[in-house]
Amino acid sequence: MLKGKVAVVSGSAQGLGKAFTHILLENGAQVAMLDVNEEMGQELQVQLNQQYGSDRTQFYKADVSSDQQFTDVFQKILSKFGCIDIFCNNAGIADEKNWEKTVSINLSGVVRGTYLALDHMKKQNGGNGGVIINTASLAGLGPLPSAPIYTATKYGVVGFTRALSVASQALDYGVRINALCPSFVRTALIDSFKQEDKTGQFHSLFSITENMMEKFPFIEAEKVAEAFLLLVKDESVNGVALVVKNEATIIFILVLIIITVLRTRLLYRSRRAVTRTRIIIIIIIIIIIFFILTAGPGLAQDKPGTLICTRALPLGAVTGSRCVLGSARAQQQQKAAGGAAAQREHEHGVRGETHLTDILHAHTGAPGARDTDSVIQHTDGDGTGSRWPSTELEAEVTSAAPCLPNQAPPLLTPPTFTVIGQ
Ligand SMILES: NC(=O)C1=CN([C@@H]2O[C@H](COP(=O)(O)OP(=O)(O)OC[C@H]3O[C@@H](n4cnc5c(N)ncnc54)[C@H](O)[C@@H]3O)[C@@H](O)[C@H]2O)C=CC1
Ligand SMILES: CCCCCC(=O)/C=C/C=C\C=C\C=C\[C@@H](O)[C@@H](O)CCCC(=O)O
Repeated sequence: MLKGKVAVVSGSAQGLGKAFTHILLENGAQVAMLDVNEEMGQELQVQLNQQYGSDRTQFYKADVSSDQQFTDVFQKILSKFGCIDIFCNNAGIADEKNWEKTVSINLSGVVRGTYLALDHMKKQNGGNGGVIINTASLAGLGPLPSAPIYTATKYGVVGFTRALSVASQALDYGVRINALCPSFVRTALIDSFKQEDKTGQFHSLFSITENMMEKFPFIEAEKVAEAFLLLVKDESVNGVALVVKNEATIIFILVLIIITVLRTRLLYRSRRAVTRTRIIIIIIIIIIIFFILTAGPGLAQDKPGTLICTRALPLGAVTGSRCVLGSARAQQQQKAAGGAAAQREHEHGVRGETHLTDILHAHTGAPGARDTDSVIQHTDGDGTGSRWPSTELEAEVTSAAPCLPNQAPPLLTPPTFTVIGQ
């Protein structure tokens, strides 16, 4: 539960920001919504008041690319709510023609919001600590050829977030900073990007982006919001670029099985009657067998330090599962998975790639770490390892009263990072 917590979400009038706002409210937080679209923002405010009560949300019109507006609205939020514990820089656009605007919103706006939040949250300024989550994109980890500027802004958000997370840790700010990297989600941003006045000189390459939409089928905003909540709640996670994506493989295999079986039915029709019911039963058995083979709660280790979750999701989902990065539960299961690496991870709190729901995988970044699925082992300055404290996802994250200090992880002395398990 996030009861007593105050969250700020930019770009929350629709799309992913709206989904983040809902999941925060469902988990007990109060939410200050920022958006440049006043009409949509006010409309949403009315809906949320009816759904969650009038004291839970407040909409503020603000343009994140304007230093004056962002600073002013930040002060208004502090005046009303008293403090800020969770800050999500989510506002973003995709406009390759007006590329300066894209940079000023997607990158400068994120930097501005992050620094405003950090200045308020850090312990050195009397803050309570907390968590900052920046919405990047899968395009921040791999290019979208038809959108080089958008790609650049998202790479910038990932790099900025990772660098600042280490700085925050090293300077003992008490603030976690993570990036969220979703692939395609059906929102207004995607719809707008099909127009030539947005794709600009690379409009002819939009077919490449469409091909990528085949490779990374659309995900629901609610799925991304679940990953967002992981980053909010798991106090052992800092400096992560959490990927949320579907991959067509599993669904494709299932469709292939069904088509093959149905074709087989046609083949046998002339030799012997196979009832439709029997065919359907065969298909259902195949699907059940598939999920049993990939099911099984918990973690398995694919290579030293790398955690792969094996629990399958309900039918129609994609492999992967819901494991919590760095959680005590994950570490116990990981330890149970045996192996020196597990022991080492248990001792040192090494965080690795963990496949989460809908194939989320975390690129844990650290100075010098290549952007691969790797495992970061952190050790204290004196070379001894110590575990990043972790919190069960379901556990109470904070005290009930508003604006009380976050249970910030006991921050380590400036860690040194070594990358293992490339
Ligand atoms: N839709 C997708 O496939 C993906 C989106 N993202 C990112 O997710 C974030 C949210 O995007 P969506 O929800 O898809 O888009 P959306 O267009 O549905 O929502 C974006 C919201 O941000 C607001 N906004 C735009 N410029 C603003 C500004 N200057 N100041 C304040 N608010 C502003 C808009 O009014 C809108 O309400 C963006 O950063 C986007 O780059 C990342 C990966 C995938
Ligand atoms: C310009 C339109 C933006 C639409 C919103 C958005 O951000 C969508 C991004 C979706 C997917 C990006 C995919 C990039 C794919 C490749 O570059 C691939 O190599 C990246 C693989 C990275 C990984 O860790 O899997």
